[in-house]
Amino acid sequence: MARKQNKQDALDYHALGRPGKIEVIPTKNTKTQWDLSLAYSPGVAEPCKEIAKDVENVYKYTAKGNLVAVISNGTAVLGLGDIGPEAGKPVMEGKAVLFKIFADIDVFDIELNTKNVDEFVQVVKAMEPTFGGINLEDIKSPECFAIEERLKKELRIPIMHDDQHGTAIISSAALLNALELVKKDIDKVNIVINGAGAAAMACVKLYVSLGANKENIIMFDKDGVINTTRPNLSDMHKQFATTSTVTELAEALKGADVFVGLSVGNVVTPNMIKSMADNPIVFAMANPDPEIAYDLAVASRPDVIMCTGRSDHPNQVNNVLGFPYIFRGALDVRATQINEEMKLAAVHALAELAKESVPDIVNLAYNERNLFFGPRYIIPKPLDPRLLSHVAPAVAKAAMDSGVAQQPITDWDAYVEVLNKRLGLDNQLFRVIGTKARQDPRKVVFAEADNLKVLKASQVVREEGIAYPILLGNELRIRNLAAENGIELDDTVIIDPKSDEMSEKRHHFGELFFKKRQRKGFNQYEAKKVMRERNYFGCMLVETGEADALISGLTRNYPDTIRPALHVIGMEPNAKRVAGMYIINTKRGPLFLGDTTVNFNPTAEELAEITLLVANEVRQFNITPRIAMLSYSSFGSSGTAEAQLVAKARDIVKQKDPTLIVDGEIQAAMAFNQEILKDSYPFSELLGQEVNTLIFPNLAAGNIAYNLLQEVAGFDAIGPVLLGMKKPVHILQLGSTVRSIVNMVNIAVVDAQHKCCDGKK
Ligand SMILES: NC(=O)C1=CN([C@@H]2O[C@H](COP(=O)(O)OP(=O)(O)OC[C@H]3O[C@@H](n4cnc5c(N)ncnc54)[C@H](OP(=O)(O)O)[C@@H]3O)[C@@H](O)[C@H]2O)C=CC1
Ligand SMILES: CC(=O)C(=O)O
Ligand SMILES: [Mg+2]
Repeated sequence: MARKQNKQDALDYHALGRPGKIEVIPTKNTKTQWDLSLAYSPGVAEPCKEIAKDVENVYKYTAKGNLVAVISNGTAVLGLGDIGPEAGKPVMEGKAVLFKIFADIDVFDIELNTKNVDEFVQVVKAMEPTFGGINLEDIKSPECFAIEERLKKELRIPIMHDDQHGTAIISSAALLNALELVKKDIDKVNIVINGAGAAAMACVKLYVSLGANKENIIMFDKDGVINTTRPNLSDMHKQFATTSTVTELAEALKGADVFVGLSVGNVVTPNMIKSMADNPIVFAMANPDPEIAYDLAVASRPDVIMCTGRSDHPNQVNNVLGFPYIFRGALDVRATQINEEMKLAAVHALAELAKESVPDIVNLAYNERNLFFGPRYIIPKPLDPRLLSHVAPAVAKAAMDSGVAQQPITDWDAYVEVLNKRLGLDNQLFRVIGTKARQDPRKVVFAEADNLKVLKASQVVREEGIAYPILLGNELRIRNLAAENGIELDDTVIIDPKSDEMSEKRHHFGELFFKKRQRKGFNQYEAKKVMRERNYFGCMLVETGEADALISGLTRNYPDTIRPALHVIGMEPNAKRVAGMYIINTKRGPLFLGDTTVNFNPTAEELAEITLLVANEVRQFNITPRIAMLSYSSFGSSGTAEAQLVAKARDIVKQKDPTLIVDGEIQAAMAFNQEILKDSYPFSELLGQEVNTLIFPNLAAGNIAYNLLQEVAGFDAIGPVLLGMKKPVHILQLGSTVRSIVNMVNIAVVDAQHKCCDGKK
């Protein structure tokens, strides 16, 4: 298990190296005198003049549109209280980091040395020209209410007090989902709220607007219960003052359905949780220490749905799930405010996202095997990359529908693409393949369906409409595994090739197979016997057209999986060999690499065949292959036989397909460096071309390259895509992730769509 973090870890994290955790980085070239004259005087005067003519141009020529101020006076920093503006700065810098990494929004954190509402408002108002939005943070109540209200009236940019509305949005999404799980109605549940400050008041208001009944709510602050007999209540508190005679928190919690803590740590005891109604919902959201520790609450009530504001337990109900995406959506339509409609849109987008299958990358990030909607997962995880593309568009759309957007979005697909690019998730090729697969989903056999990753991938492809899975394996085992992991099998086909029901089919497949292989090493008995093996049986399903593609190999070595495929299905009529290709997702686009998995030391003729196979596959993705045939030598710079072999292979390729853009032998660096190419090898076909396909001289080089790109450079690698087979069979690498299996299914389906065009369909 990972070591627990301690105080020193936190201090070192902030102090070591450059103090703090943020810096400002230029976004334009600043290397030369030329650049500097543009960035600053004299060039900078031009955008100044344009903005002076029309102030809206500030969004065109400056960072304003993507710049948010996180502003605090340090009076309610987390649950630490009024610790002052400087002491609050690490939190504000932290928020800046979260804005950037989750939504690519730039932030200046601003800590103000004032507790005076007028002064605060005046200062922030004066800063409006700089920022596209204002996130107020950790300002204590009641001042925060007046500050936000006045700024909302007086500014024309979106403004949100995160502790109020961020918290209200996230906890409302969590509440809706928790209630759904325990099958209780929001208008009937008893809700006890500890804390009546910024966060608590915004939460209670939003819960009521979602249907909670004021009569069923009891609130407490430092001085006890907020009831109608209490003197000097503010108007806001009066609205939620209870008529009940309860005075103590412990009393109020007896039989309560929901506890919401937005106060301070450790004020709730296990006995209080024990006294709550069946399936109690507990949101202990005080930071850094919740009102009751996660483990204590769970130990006292096994039926509890327990949430905290912390990241080290399940169900983190924290406003980090909201502010980056709410501001992203608001900035992108240049909303003049963040209104109720936008907040509700965020609530529903978050609540819905929690019910979708969880991507592998999220399980990986949280060291979970299989997160799924249930008591331990009622709300998305903060590291879920889908948050941006789900919440921001919902908020932007609500801004448009409610009439506060100044710059409407018209192409939502393009917008989502831009959002994904912001996170460096530009997986365009796979989106294209995914869309293509979904247009005509095919039956895909999963030969290792009793493996959790395979089973999860089969669920994802079914849910996403990519394929109709056929699961091979022991039915009971598969069903048990699915049940243990919350995987719905619905009407998914499960076939156990070893079962008695399949004996007739085994016999039939065995006979067909024997006809194919009788003079190639299989006797009749063996041909029938191998049909008990899932890879043979699965391949026969594909061969006979009962299925369209097969995915296997996650748990067995490559040769053991490829052999049945070659025996049963075989190669394309014109292919002389099969080859393996990897696709690497880089920021410059996809890179296709071959051969990475099948042919060890090809001859020039064989290397040419591999190149043609890869080129053909790249074209299948509607991409023009621009091929570099790699070596340690460029255009004869080394006269070794190895280098010459590549040059000869290139000649053969050119003879067979003169239209292909292909050159070599060439060193990898040269293939990507247009300047050197222009100076030294201006004759090259690769001049002016962005190389997207790399052919390696042998398997060792190809295999090492993709592994390095994946592990050291951190690129997503998808493959190996098996080329040259008559029908789509794809063999996974040992240990592939669920996402990479899903990607392989996408490829298999698209492959099946192509291969069947002249045949079955
Ligand atoms: N998980 C999340 O996303 C978020 C969590 N929070 C947490 O919520 C808490 C409150 O934050 P915020 O609303 O901004 O701060 P405020 O200062 O505005 O409010 C604090 C509230 O807690 C009350 N309180 C303090 N001690 C007790 C106690 N022993 N029993 C009952 N009530 C008490 C205060 O009472 P009084 O009014 O009498 O002083 C006040 O009403 C913090 O711990 C913060 O970390 C906040 C925002 C987001
Ligand atoms: C999460 C947060 O904003 C707080 O605890 O104040
Ligand atoms: Mg806060």
